[in-house]
Amino acid sequence: MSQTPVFPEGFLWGAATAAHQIEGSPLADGAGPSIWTRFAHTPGMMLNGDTGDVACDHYNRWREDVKLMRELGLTAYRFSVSWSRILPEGTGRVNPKGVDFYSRLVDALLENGIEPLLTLYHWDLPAALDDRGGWLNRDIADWFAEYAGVMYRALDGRVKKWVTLNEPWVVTDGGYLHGALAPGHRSRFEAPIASHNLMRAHGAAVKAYRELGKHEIGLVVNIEPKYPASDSAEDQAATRRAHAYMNEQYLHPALLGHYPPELKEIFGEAWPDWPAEDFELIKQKLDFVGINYYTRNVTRAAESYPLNAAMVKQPLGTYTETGWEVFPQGLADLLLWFKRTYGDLPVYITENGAAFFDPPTADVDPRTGARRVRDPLRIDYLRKHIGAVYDAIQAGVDVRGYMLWSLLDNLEWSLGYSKRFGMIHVNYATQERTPKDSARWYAEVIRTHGRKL
Ligand SMILES: OC[C@@H]1[C@@H](O)[C@H](O)[C@@H](O)c2[nH]c(CCc3ccccc3)c[n+]21
Repeated sequence: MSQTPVFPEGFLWGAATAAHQIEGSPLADGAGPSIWTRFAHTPGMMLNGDTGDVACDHYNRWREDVKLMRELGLTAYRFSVSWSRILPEGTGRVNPKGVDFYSRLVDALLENGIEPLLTLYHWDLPAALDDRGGWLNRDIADWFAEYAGVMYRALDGRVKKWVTLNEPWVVTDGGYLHGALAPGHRSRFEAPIASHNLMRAHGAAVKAYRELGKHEIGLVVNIEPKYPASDSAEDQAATRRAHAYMNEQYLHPALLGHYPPELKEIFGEAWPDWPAEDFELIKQKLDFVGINYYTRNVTRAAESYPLNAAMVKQPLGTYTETGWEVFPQGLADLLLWFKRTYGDLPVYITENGAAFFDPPTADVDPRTGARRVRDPLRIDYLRKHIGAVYDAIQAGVDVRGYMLWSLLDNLEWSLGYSKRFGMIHVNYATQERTPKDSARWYAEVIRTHGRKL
């Protein structure tokens, strides 16, 4: 970073969460089960048998959590809505108590000067729709647009920044190709179909927004810069495949109206010839794109399924608890790639953060009783990545905000509660919240608008 950073006027400083990871009470007040309620209660799927039944009990403690956001000075908060709280069967009957929960949360955010950024789908598909084929059924584009319409009518105006999907790549790669995430399928043939229907659903929801909404809507993707391990032709080709598979597979159809050619090469006979009209639905004008950045990937050719590529661990790299290399330069490189490839569309960093070891309980000062959680590695990670965002802005990328992952320690999907990403510590035995040192540091960054990085 060349000078004391000052971020653009109106830059949003926030934090991000997702419904199933923090709320708990998955079946309260008429909510229907999601595929994650089912997956978590399927023996062997979750580390330590952890489930989202309680999580951070945010469904009951949301007032306290909004108060904590205000105390930190957040100007935005990214959260997701649980589809099966709103439509217990996925379509048809609306559950008013489900809508009320999010309506009250949004009002509390607005009362505290915090802009809501609402994600319609963060992986928790209603189980009733999975029973009807879920993301493998082309009808899901209509089911998702119906659900989106219920939320637009209920909240548009109070919510002015909408996100259709969180990370279609993870939904497909984790849920349909490798099976590590709900609904736990392992099929080279299902993955492209799920991917394509996710993008059709995205398009249908954006189209519905243009008829019902008056503000902004976008897509959130997880992307990682891929660097070749050597300049050998094999490593370069493997890197090209890995880049297309993660970074272009969703942004290309959404923004350019076609898939990168490498996908046919990767999936071969499992890659269908899609109908041209599907791309007219998928390629809807977006107001912004959300980028979730965590790490980079040094890539070499390898025998692997389906990419024939593998990640190369860096000997001098620092790694987080989830095994991801700390590489802030990758965020700046990625933002410049985005601008070069897709133009000047506004971008939000909708997730960035790290899991480092934090203790299950906070330290308590014997004299004052004050609780504290020291997390210097997380502060170092955040400082460097927010610095990379500043550098990209200076280089001309239109970044409008930064949402730290995550507000709270929470359910890290099939890794359960073993990984702590929060800037606020959660004692899961007592549900006690303790802002970590990184939260206090971030509050200063926000107060000084980025000067005190
Ligand atoms: O893993 C930390 C967070 C999750 O808790 C969020 O729900 C999810 O949006 C999210 N995406 C990523 C990057 C993509 C990824 C997800 C899961 C596993 C590996 C990579 C990291 N995270």
